[in-house]
Amino acid sequence: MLWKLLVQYLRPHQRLLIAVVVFQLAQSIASLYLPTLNADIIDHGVATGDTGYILGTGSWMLLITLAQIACSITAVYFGAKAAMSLGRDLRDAIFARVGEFSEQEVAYFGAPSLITRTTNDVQQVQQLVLMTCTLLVAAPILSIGGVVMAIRQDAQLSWLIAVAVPVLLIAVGLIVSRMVPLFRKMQTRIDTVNRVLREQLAGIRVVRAFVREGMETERFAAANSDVTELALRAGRLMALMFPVVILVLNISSVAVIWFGAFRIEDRSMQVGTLIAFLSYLMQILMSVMMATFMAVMIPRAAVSADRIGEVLRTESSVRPPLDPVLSSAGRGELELVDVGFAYPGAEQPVLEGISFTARAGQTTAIIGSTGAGKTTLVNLLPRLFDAGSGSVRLDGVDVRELHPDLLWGHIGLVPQKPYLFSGTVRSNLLYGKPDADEDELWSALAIAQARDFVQEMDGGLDAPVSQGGTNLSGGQRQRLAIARALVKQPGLYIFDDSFSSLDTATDARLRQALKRSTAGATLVIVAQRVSSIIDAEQILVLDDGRIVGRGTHHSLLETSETYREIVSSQLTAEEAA
Ligand SMILES: Nc1ncnc2c1ncn2[C@@H]1O[C@H](COP(=O)(O)OP(=O)(O)OP(=O)(O)O)[C@@H](O)[C@H]1O
Repeated sequence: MLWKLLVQYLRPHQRLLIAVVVFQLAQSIASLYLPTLNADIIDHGVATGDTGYILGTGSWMLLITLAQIACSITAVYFGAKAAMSLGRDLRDAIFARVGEFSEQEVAYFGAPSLITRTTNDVQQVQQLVLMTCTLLVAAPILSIGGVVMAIRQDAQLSWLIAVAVPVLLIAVGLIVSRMVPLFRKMQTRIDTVNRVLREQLAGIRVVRAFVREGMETERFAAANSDVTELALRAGRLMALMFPVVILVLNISSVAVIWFGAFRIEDRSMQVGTLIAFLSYLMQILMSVMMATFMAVMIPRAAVSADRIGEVLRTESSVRPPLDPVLSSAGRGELELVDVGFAYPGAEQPVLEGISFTARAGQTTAIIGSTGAGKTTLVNLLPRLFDAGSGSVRLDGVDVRELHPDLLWGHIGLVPQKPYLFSGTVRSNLLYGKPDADEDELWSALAIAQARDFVQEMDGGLDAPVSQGGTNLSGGQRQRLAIARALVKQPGLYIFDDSFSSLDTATDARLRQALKRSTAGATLVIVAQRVSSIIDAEQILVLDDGRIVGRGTHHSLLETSETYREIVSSQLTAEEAA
């Protein structure tokens, strides 16, 4: 997967990569040339006392060094640009794919893992590209070139290279092979830290209310120390690597000097040649070390690439149609025909044989005990899930055939847990209709019974809203979410238990205002409270995933036992009548 991912996402940046190779090649050639010039200075300049030669060759060396530095910097610059662009493109691709996911795929991966995959995993792949461009590209050029140049300097000593390189390879290879499994485990442990942290932040109030801080702290500490322990083990191996490499380098240097000294003594080698040979051997060994070191990064990046690839390959279970219907009658009439649905992995269906029509200009209410399947039912309408059997139709067209933008444009959803985005009251309201003017916003707030409290907020429409709307009360959040849907003026409104946090008087006022302002639209209201739906043109009583009663409040009081039970548990006989 790593290779496929790199080929696919680096292809647009291939010009940068070609530039990296060209500049790395140039800087490696310069690196390889410098020891030979150094040897010339020693053998022909210093040994003969030829100052002119020393100055001439020295200036030439200076020039080549400057060119080498310039090439190195340019290569790293282009390499960094390619790596960062790859990271950006991968994050974009994951984000776009996750945006298509239905709740099913998000639940499968889990939000913390999706975050780790978008951030840390992408960073691993990005880092591999960066290090490859900075170190690995030059390594084969330097090591092969180094061998050629060293043999050119003195073929007799070259057996030392044949010994030192395998020794270094085996030493570093042994250490690296122990690091790889540690890095493999690292990504899943980072996932766990993210999951625990996210859960604790989201549930902080519950944690406090149940005095579970101690237990949660321990849970986090355990996840945290798991990562730390792995990182320390990898760190210890890394710490071992450098002394081992230095040891091999130093022993090799001593061997070169030792055996070189004999050859200098019998005049078959010059001092400059010995120094050049030594420099080439160091270059070769450093390149081998870098290449082996990179071998640590490749498996880690491969694990990350698999995790990224898994997200990118996952098709949403809610697929957009290949040949979408691009226009609809626009009335917002909803029809469900024999709809069934089961959550993935569940044995029992949550919904079975659901058929009803929600007409434009009318309110269809869904009531039922907790867990009856009300939220599941309304989630099928905007295709948060797709019906397992039967068909959900909007204005006569199956929602699976409608263009998603057309479908979602028609629906104003107020979810059970209203979510507000960080920003301001205004930015949240404009979410549904970005070009709505101030009057439209205030009128939506007035209908949602939110005008008064927004006016009292510091900044009014521009008052800050924190992530998730946590600086507002549950009821305020619900009313802003209702206003957000109203600003959009869709054909079909879905209120999923949206009035539960409101007091009965506000609930009544809101429903009256809603009825006036949404005339012509289709309203689907899920409610726990009978008083919220008493005036609905059609009430569906849901029990255990089936419709067990339908009609108006008064007709249901006569025909549905389940409805009577719900009513009698909530209303006095007088209210019910
Ligand atoms: N994502 C899910 N995966 C598996 N099962 C689920 C999922 N969401 C809900 N369920 C199950 O489906 C059933 C119906 O849940 P649903 O949320 O639709 O009920 P509800 O009528 O809206 O309940 P409430 O009034 O408490 O909100 C429940 O038994 C629940 O356990």
